[in-house]
Amino acid sequence: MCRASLPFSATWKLYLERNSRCNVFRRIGTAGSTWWSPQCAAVRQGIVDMMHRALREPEVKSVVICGQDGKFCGGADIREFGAKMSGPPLVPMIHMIEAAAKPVVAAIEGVALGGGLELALSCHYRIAHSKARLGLPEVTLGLLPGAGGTQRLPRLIGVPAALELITTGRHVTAAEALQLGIVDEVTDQNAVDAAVKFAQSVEGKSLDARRIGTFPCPRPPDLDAVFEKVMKEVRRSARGAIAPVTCVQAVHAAVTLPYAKGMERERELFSTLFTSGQARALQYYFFAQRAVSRWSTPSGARWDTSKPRPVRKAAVIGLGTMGRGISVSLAQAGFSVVAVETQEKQLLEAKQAVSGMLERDAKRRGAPLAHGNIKYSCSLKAAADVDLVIEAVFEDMALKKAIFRQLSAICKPGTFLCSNTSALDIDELASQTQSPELVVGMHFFAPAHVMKLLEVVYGPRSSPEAVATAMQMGKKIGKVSVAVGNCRGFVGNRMLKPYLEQAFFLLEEGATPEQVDQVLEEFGFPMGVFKVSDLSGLDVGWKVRKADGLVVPDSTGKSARIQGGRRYSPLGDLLCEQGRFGQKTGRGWYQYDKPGGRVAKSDPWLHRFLEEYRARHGLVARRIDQQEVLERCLYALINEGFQILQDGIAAGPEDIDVIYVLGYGWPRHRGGPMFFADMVGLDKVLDRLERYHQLHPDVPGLKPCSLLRKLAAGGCPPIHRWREVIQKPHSQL
Ligand SMILES: CCCCCCCC(=O)CC(=O)SCCNC(=O)CCNC(=O)[C@H](O)C(C)(C)COP(=O)(O)OP(=O)(O)OC[C@H]1O[C@@H](n2cnc3c(N)ncnc32)[C@H](O)[C@@H]1OP(=O)(O)O
Ligand SMILES: NC(=O)C1=CN([C@@H]2O[C@H](COP(=O)(O)OP(=O)(O)OC[C@H]3O[C@@H](n4cnc5c(N)ncnc54)[C@H](O)[C@@H]3O)[C@@H](O)[C@H]2O)C=CC1
Repeated sequence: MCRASLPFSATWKLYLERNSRCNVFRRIGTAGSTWWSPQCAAVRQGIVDMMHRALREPEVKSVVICGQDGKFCGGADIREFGAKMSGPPLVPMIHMIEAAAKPVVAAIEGVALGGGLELALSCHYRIAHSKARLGLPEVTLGLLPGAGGTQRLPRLIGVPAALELITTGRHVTAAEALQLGIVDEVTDQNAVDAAVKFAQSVEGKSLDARRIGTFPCPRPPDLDAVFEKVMKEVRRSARGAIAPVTCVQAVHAAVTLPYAKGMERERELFSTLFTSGQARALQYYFFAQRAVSRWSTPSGARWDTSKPRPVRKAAVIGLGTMGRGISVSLAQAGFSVVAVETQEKQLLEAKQAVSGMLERDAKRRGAPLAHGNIKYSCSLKAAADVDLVIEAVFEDMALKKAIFRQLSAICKPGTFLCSNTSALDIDELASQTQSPELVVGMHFFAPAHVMKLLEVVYGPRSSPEAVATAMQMGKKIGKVSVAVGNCRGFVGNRMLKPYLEQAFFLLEEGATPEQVDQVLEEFGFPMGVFKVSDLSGLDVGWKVRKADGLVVPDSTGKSARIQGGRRYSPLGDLLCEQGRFGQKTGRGWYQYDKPGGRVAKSDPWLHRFLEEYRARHGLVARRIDQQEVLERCLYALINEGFQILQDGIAAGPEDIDVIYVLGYGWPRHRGGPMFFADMVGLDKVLDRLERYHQLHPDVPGLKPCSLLRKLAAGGCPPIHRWREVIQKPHSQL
């Protein structure tokens, strides 16, 4: 028996067990975490050497490959993808294992992902620990499984199941892997011991039926129809991402070509993806999503020096759209929740809605109900003994201030007071309390129990402990938390403003909502800006604009198109005056079959309205091309992103990108707005903004931000170097 231990992370080691009956391991190599890095070359070399020795030495009858520290293998080191590969290549190594004349068993503990699972698939048997997770997540990195995964998995588990796993990158549990036929046995005991026992039990048996590469690939009778259907579905959900589509092509090759030819095709397709901008974007995003947990603030507070306080019991004040979802998230994560509404009627409605959401979710996940954790009340006093409060009442500063004053008097000392406000000043809320250092924003996104993003907003007086506690709370409820500074709209909604503004201006100049939405959807957004506005309700922005004093008719009775020297479009206000609030009223930028209808249809009324509007204001409609639509909407948003970086509201471009991908539907395969700007070229973005600003001097949002100028003047450094250029503003805290 020979045993090779595979590394997962940090430093790992290769061991050779000379004799299965003695527990003495001899170290034969030390390596980095995965295949690609120079150290990983040593790992591959170690596996190759070990296999040669195992095959050569007559006393070795079987081989078990396992990981170190309870992890089989997480696949390639993504950071090393750009590096030149050295050492034995992966594919021949995998072929050599599969061709071995002695049984090779993979002992899968922890994870077998990507190249790790491909290695396991080359083994003759796979034994998994019950807690292990397996998958081919390459598609999420803009790649396809390039070491035979697209050729072996369909041969092992059939085409439909393989297509589903490869095109989504979904991880499966050991139990599901067993059901699918990916693993041969699952154990609750030590998987390596189980694999050793298993290996001994199959020593000497024929391996002819165990080499997946030799299996015929099952061919669905209606092959063309199956692939046509899958391709259509994958193209629709990929929204322009090329990797899922390419994965389908690779699996198609497994079905239609002999194994060796299929492997060649897989390699060709892999190479196309490997050098694509989308792969770069997705790999950047992989690290960005992890980087945001290492937060810092301009005052010097940091994730590694700020200690969160434990939270066991939390209160949610206001059980409308957001409060209900937040309560569900908290209850599901095991927090005791106190849920507060104004009156019995609202409380009862909310209770029913929350129970329904919890039941549906528990059913979907096959998890137990989390009902018992929520106590409902009509009195703020019920929050007296909680550790943290999340306020989610109407977006009304006076109301929120009154609630924060009351909470400050009611809650036990040290209770963190958080607001789910979308845009209001956290500091103003903090100023109502006796302990402003305990106040932070916790800005969830609708539906709050589904959306993964949480903006944690630190005010000038928020303590590092309060930020750390909110960040940790977000993590516990399964969110990706991003710490951001306090300003109107924080990061996400602040950047949305110039984007929406450009969309309105484009309508004034001759575009239609359908045209603008189509361009944005082709870019990869799930919905264009006008469809999203109809979905969220046009009245929401109208209320805000009214509160800001923007909705005022000018002296001629026409709605003002210049406000405070800046161009302003009253189009949204005019629609609201007509009672067109979007989906909820069945009319908005589009028409719907009924109030609450979901399918947007072009509305001739709206087109006439736009024509009349232009005529009234002496505007002549012109033909606007796709490029202009895209550039004006996106570059205005990106420009605001640079301003946010310059103001120190976001610590780095990764924070903005994660917020936009997780909260606003920015296509992940385009990395996020700031990564997109880097891909396009900062000098080009600057040039286009300058041009648009010249044409529209009364639109400050198009005036290039000085940070963008500075980066462009500095030779457009790559995105990972921007932080060096961003001058930290004087501490806002
Ligand atoms: C023609 C030749 C063709 C040859 C083709 C072969 C090429 C291949 O071989 C293809 C591949 O494998 S692609 C890689 C596939 N593997 C993955 O995508 C796994 C990604 N990682 C995960 O899912 C989770 O980290 C995981 C589930 C593993 C662990 O989750 P946790 O929540 O426990 O930990 P994280 O916080 O996510 O990660 C801990 C630290 O490790 C870093 N990291 C994770 N996976 C990495 C990876 N694969 N490469 C590089 N770094 C990686 C992660 O960034 C984090 O670092 P810090 O943020 O610095 O702590
Ligand atoms: N709806 C959305 O998409 C998002 C909203 N937000 C923010 O979340 C907050 C809540 O928004 P929604 O849930 O949409 O509003 P909503 O109107 O659906 O719900 C607000 C709830 O607060 C209750 N309420 C009012 N005064 C109260 C009081 N004194 N005590 C207890 N409950 C009280 C109301 O009865 C109502 O049920 C707002 O600040 C909003 O800006 C944040 C992110 C997204």
